[in-house]
Amino acid sequence: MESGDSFLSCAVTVEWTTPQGSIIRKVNYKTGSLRLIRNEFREMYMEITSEKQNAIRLALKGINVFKKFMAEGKASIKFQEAGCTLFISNAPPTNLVSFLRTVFVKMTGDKEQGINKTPSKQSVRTKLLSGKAKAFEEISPVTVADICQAKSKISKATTTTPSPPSKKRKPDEAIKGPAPKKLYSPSPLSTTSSLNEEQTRVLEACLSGQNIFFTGSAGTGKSFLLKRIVAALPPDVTMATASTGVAACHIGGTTLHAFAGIGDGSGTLENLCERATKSALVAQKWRKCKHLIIDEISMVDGLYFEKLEAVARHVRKNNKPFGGIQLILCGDFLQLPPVVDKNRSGKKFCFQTSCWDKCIKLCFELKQVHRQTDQEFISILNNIRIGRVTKEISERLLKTASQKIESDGILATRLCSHTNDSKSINNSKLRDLEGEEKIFSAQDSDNASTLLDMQTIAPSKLVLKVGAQVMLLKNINVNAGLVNGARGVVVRFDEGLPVVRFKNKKEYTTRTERWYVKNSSGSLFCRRQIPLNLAWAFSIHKSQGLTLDCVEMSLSKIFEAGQAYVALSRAQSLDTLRVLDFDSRHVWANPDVLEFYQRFRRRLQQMEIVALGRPLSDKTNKKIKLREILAKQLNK
Ligand SMILES: Nc1ncnc2c1ncn2[C@@H]1O[C@H](COP(=O)(O)OP(=O)(O)OP(=O)(O)O)[C@@H](O)[C@H]1O
Ligand SMILES: [Mg+2]
Repeated sequence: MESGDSFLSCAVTVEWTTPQGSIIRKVNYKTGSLRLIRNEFREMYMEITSEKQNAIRLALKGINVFKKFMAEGKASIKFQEAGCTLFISNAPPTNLVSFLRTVFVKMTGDKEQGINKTPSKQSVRTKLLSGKAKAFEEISPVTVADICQAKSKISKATTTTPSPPSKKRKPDEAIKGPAPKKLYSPSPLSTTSSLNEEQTRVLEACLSGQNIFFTGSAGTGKSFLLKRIVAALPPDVTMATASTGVAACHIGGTTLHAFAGIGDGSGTLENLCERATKSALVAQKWRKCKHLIIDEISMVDGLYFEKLEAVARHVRKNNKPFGGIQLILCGDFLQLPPVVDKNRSGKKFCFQTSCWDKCIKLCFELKQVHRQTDQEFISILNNIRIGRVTKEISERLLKTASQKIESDGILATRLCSHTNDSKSINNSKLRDLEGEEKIFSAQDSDNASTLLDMQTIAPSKLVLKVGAQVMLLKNINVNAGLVNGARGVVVRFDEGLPVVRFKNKKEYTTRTERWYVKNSSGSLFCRRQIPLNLAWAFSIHKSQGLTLDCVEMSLSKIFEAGQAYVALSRAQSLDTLRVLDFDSRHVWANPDVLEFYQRFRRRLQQMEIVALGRPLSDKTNKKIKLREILAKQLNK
């Protein structure tokens, strides 16, 4: 799959209609590509091609672009002059955004063509007499000069001919006039600029089609990167999943169990294969899937993973690992492990299965921590992660027990090792508050409440009072600090809606937000709810993957390897953390995982030495390095 700013791989349907809207002709390109080209007179065209069908060229004049569903890889372009509409689907969202941006910038800035301009009679005559040979060439990449030119045209257009308020432009009508500045704004999909070097390297490797596992300590941006990877792949054939509902919600995907359609994986492999093939919906999903993404892989049961691999081969009738699906796995095995029966022996983790080495061809480790900036805290966390607690670390964490981290009536969130403890703390604290209760019930798509309960972080029923400690469940305004995990307190109700004052002193009147979830057959369901949850307490299990503002914890009831590390690493700094009873006995790492990471590191080092003879941090040779590593891996 190849895509650039003036080239897009996607599915395309072109429909020609009468002015009344009846369809005259329709052409489908299941795996087509769009290319922006110019003819010998420098007029722009969009060319639609596929291996099997003839190319269609449409002049880029007077077009309307509908781009509301760009994030899902869909858009449509109406060519008024040609009387047809082009429906784009299954386009990698990032590429779709840059492709439409190129169309916009080139059309807006074009000296000769401009937007909505039809060629004058004079120019048609000149063309006929010009004697130039018919020729098409690819459009040049967008340059800074192009963008400046387009911007100046927009500002001229908006200052000289302000549109009357009555004729308000619909938000979707993009390229008709001078309004769609949105394409310039840094959309989370439109740029990879905020990925750092190591993250970019992983993204590039994912786009090369290899099976990849990338890891890194808490807060190194694994989930952040995963969202970018999802956006860079064609949506119809990409399944974004995670081992838990909260983690799946974080990357806008579904749980691995919901995708796989083999229940909890119990039963014989034969039964599971039969189950997956018998259900047409499940089988179709497996066959359609080309890229399977799994976040929080550390919590996927190894046995279940092994069964999935075999089911994939069986359903897809393909003997390659995972039936030829590209695997992109991510997580930190030193965080929470899978929940499995205590008496079961062996293959608890995915890396302990025989199919792990068979499937995973490339590994990466992200090193730069983004969640915390304080080097002392980062170093403490790195030690805790591997179960190492020095006297200094103990003393430093014990010192946090007495510090005041509350401010402006916002209390610290207590992280509990057991879910029931967190529930009862929240209920009793709410009961203790005086004042009227307000109940917010979620509005769910029909018959989807159970699924939505499992897969969204928004509660089905939220009870609030003035003074309730709350946590924001969605990124509302990243620049204003209104992000997922931000802590606040309900200060009043305004027309029935809770007004929350956050830790950064910003007040925000919440409104109903939407959470979307796909079921096992790919249908979309929606929960509408206020983006808040009670936050006096939270379970460590549910906090995995989150960044929290102001947290306290008692670690005495810790029962899992990595649990203390997950709890501690949610905090952003030592100043916003209170550990009530730190004891080094509560901190330990699973020895199998430690051994896995030792092997993993050795393998990474070998890859570096074999491929380059020097470490990977040299910026200039980034791409060459990747190619060399890929070549080595492929030749293995
Ligand atoms: N390249 C980046 N630039 C700026 N911020 C980043 C970058 N990568 C990640 N972040 C931010 O760092 C924080 C932690 O990122 P993220 O949750 O993706 O980490 P993670 O590795 O998935 O952690 P965990 O293991 O706890 O799930 C988030 O607030 C995220 O927005
Ligand atoms: Mg994460």
